[in-house]
Amino acid sequence: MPSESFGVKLVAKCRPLTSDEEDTGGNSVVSVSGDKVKVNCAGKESSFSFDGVFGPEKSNRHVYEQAVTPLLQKALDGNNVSILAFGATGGGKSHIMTGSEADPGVIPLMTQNLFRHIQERSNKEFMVTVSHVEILDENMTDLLNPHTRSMKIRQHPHKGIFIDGLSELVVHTGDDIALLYDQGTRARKLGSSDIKTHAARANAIFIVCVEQKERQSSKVGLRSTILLADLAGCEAQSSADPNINAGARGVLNIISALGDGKRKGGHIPYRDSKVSRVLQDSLGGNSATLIIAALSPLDKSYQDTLTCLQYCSFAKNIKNTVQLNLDDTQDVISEMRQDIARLRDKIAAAAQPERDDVAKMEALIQDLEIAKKQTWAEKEKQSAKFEDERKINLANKGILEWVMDSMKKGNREVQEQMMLLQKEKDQLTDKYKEKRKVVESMKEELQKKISEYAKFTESGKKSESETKSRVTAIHELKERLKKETEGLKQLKEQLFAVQQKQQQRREDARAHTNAVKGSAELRQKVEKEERLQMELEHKAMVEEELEKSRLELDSEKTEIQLQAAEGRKYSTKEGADLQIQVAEMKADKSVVTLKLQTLEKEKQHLASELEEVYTFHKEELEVQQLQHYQTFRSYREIFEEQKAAIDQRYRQLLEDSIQDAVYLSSRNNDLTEENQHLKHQIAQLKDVITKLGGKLPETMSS
Ligand SMILES: Nc1ncnc2c1ncn2[C@@H]1O[C@H](COP(=O)(O)OP(=O)(O)OP(=O)(O)O)[C@@H](O)[C@H]1O
Repeated sequence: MPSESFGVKLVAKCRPLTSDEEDTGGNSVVSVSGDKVKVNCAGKESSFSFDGVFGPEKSNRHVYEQAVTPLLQKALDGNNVSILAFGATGGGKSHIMTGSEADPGVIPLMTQNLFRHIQERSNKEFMVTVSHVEILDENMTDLLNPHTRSMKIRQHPHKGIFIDGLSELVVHTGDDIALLYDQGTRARKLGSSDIKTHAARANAIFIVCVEQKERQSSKVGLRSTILLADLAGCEAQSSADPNINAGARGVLNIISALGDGKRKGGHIPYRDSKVSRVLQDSLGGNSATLIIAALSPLDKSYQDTLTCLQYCSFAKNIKNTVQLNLDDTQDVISEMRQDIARLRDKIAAAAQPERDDVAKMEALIQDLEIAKKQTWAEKEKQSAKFEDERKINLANKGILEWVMDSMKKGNREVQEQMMLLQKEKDQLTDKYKEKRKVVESMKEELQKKISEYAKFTESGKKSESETKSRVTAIHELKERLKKETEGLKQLKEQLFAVQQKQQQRREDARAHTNAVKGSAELRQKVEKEERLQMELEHKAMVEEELEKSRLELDSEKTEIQLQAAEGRKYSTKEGADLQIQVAEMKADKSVVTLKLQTLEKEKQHLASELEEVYTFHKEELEVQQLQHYQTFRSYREIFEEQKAAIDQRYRQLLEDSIQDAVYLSSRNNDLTEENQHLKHQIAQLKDVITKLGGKLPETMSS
């Protein structure tokens, strides 16, 4: 197979200072010029050269066009390609690989362009699959299909290094990939309880396999693997915990084992960590590799930046051997079959089979099984199976974990706003209570003054000045009461506005939890709490309205009594009483209206809850149906397997009995022939004896 030596390419991208870093007085100590990165700190300058350097003003697209496009071409030509984002925590690795909507990263740009090129090659057929794995503290997570099966890193004669058990999904467009990548990236974020340390220690590896063949041609096709990695922070190796940073340390160890002149020719410790094993082809193996060093310019990160640059200077010396990967699945399968048959014969013939041969045969059978899955039809079949499984895993496991996680963390922003609103409400409530006390005592005083005035007018000892002063005092008090009541009303309105805001926030929080409700149990709990909360709020609202009406009624009554006492409006006591009754009924009406409104709201809430429960159960039913379908399918598969085994056994028995029959019949012929032969010999013997004049014994004469 044609192969060429390929020196690992290294480019550096220095990100700008973030606004937070600028606000806290951070300074830039990294500069780029020509093909050099210079780090200048405390009067000491260090310089490192690269195959390309990109300053803070350069976009991801610029880096992509300058450094990555040649590799996409290599992948389309049938070579393995790796792009590794390398650097200290916060250097901008995720930004360069994933990017943002405004500045898409290498992964979205490369995968979209891959399909553009595929469309241009109408004379060829392509099969593209993707996988996404996260390796964190030596644990691997299938990001596209979060299952719990164990996964193993293996080396295959056809596939090279691969992760056995990792889902591979067939994609047909750039948008298909974008959707899966986005979902995998989200699954990463949701799976982490502490995003910061998670990002620093986790390695995310996105793998795109491209296979191609000419249409209507029997020519062997081409195959390539594009490995895109956002590696863990390279400074993380300083931690004392041997497990925590095994990944980061593993990668640094292979870089220095391969590229540090002093360690040349030594053992390459690929097997020391899962990440280094997965990157075995990328660093020192069959892959055209580009390392993008993501650098933070911040003075505080100076030491980490230097560590990263030091390892880059080792990585520059790494030489890979890139081969053209022919898609010779059928040849590989028939070769393996022949090897297996040879070994089987050898083992069968040996009195004491060698253990090595047995192990070799077992490994070959396993490899054959994997190779058989590499046909396009089989890949489509497997992908459909993963797709089914994925739906269930995301619905059941992934979302439930996400729910638990976000329930624990809560919607922090909404919660903080709720707390502030509660504080505001408490302050307003205190003010309101105080003002109410003032209003109450003024009201009592007014009542007292009015009844004193009534007694005074009834006593008949009316003096004009006294009457005037009493009426003036009552009026003044009334005015003050009016003012205070007005103040109370304003407070009430403010309280109402706060309550409305709280209600809005609660709705926001509800929308948030609605999105995360995943399990029936959890859902019921959340809804019960919401219902109780709503009932409590409504009860409080009705009580407040009752109190408000009572207050308004009291002051209206006072007003009516005053007008009646002054004889200004009501000529009779009955008239005033009637008016009071009307006011009381109005107050009752407003309370009843509010009660009705709250009941209406509760009704609407219950109706929407019912609707949600219905939808939820419908979806659950669909998932269950899917599960049942899968169970049925797996039972059918088992049944078919058993049937095939029985058929095989039957055929074997039949074959054995036919062989036995053939053997027996041939043995029969042999015996008959032998018999004839013996008879013939006896006859000859008889003749000889007779000729010699002998007499045959009685038994032989017949
Ligand atoms: N080119 C850029 N332009 C603007 N901001 C950037 C750029 N690159 C990185 N940043 C910002 O710098 C910060 C760190 O970047 P990022 O999260 O990509 O670093 P990282 O190396 O992936 O960190 P970690 O190891 O924690 O995952 C982020 O706030 C990111 O938005």
